[in-house]
Formats: sequence, structure tokens, C-alpha cells
Amino acid sequence: MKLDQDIVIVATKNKGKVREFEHAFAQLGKQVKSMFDYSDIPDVIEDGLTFAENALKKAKTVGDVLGLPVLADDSGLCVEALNGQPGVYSARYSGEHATDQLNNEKLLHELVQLKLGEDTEQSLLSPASFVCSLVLYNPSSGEHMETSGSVAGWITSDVAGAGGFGYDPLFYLSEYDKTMAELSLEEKQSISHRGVALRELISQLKK
Ligand SMILES: O=c1nc[nH]c2c1ncn2[C@H]1C[C@H](O)[C@@H](COP(=O)(O)OP(=O)(O)OP(=O)(O)O)O1
Ligand SMILES: [Mg+2]
Repeated sequence: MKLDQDIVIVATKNKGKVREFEHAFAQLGKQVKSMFDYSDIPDVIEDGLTFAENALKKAKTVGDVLGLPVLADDSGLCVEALNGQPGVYSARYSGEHATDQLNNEKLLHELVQLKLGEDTEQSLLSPASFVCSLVLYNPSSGEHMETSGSVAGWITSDVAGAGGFGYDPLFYLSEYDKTMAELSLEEKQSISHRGVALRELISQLKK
């Protein structure tokens, strides 16, 4: 499968993801279009049990409508102390009116509740990882390519940083002694679940 066109269509309505894909594909001389450019295409119901299932559904739904190759990303946060939750439910963790802020508040509340009675001085509440599945779907052949990436860190109650999106402000990286939201776009892309999955996809496309 090739990614010949100069424009990459990404089946996302997440502004943070768009910013990261624009940054990554600009280095390849490619522009990015997202669902903000195709507002007439309805949201995809993400009822898959895995990130890969949801990414394929998003890419295939939009690719079949547009008749063009489409990339989709399904990603989330898996927290060890919550047995891997919120996982594929990360976007709506705080309910149907979920926002990044409400999701973060709920996550910290759940983890602090778990820790009550323990050493609550400790700001690092649980090991966690971000996981991303990317699917590139080609409607003319019906073929698709799937890659994934993950990055390990800790959920911290010392929320910090204004960069990134989603759970970044409470995802602590010991190797940087910073949260993901305190990293530059370049630093985040070099280590993030999305950066790993995208580099794998691009290397497979070059084969
Ligand atoms: O790099 C990240 N840094 C922080 N948080 C992140 C990241 N990557 C995913 N996440 C969280 C945000 C959202 O709560 C959920 C994604 O859910 P997910 O369905 O894949 O994306 P979405 O609904 O926001 O947009 P869309 O489905 O249109 O791509 O995981
Ligand atoms: Mg979604």
C-alpha cells in the first residue's frame, strides 16, 4: 500500500491529534485533512473492544464514503491500578459529556480513593501507558495496514504542563522528570505511542 497523495486524510475530530499528525506529516511534505474538513461525515460509533478494531472502523467508514485512502487513530490510557482502564473508553471516561478536564479529574479521584490510607504524600499514583493503534485503509483495494505503539509512564497528582491534550498533564515521564504536557511537540512525537505507531507505519509503507 502506498501513501502517494500529498494530502493525508485522518478520520479524527480530535484537535490534539490533528496538530500532531500535521507536525509529523509536514516533515514528509504532506498536508493533513481531518473530519473538521468533512463535517458532513457523521461521527463513527466506536463500539470496538480494542483500539485496532475502532481504528479500522473509523478508517473504513470514512474511506468508503470518500473513496480515498484514510488514516485513523484509536488511542487511550491504560492504568495499572485500574486493571488497564479506561483503555478504549478513555475519551468518554467521565460520561457522555466528557471533556479532557472532567476525564482527568475523574481519573485522579479514582486513584486517590484507591490510595487512601497509604502514603498519600507520594504524587506518583500508578504506572500507566498510552496506547495507539493506527489503521491506513485503501477503499479501492479494500486493504488496510495496522500499526501500534505505546509509551510507559506514571499517573501523577502533580498535574503540570499546558502542551499536548487529553491526559498529558497527569502523565509523568521519569526520563524527562516532566509530564507529557510539559514536552515540546518534537519531544512528545519522539517518544509517544502515536509517534511510535506512525514511524512503524511509514517504514512499512516504504517497503
Ligand atoms: O497523546 C495523548 N495524550 C493524552 N491523551 C491521549 C493521547 N492519545 C489519546 N489520549 C486520550 C484522549 C482521549 O480521551 C482518548 C482518545 O480517544 P479516541 O477515541 O482515540 O480519540 P477521540 O475520540 O478524542 O477522537 P477521534 O476518535 O475522532 O480520533 O485517549
Ligand atoms: Mg473517538
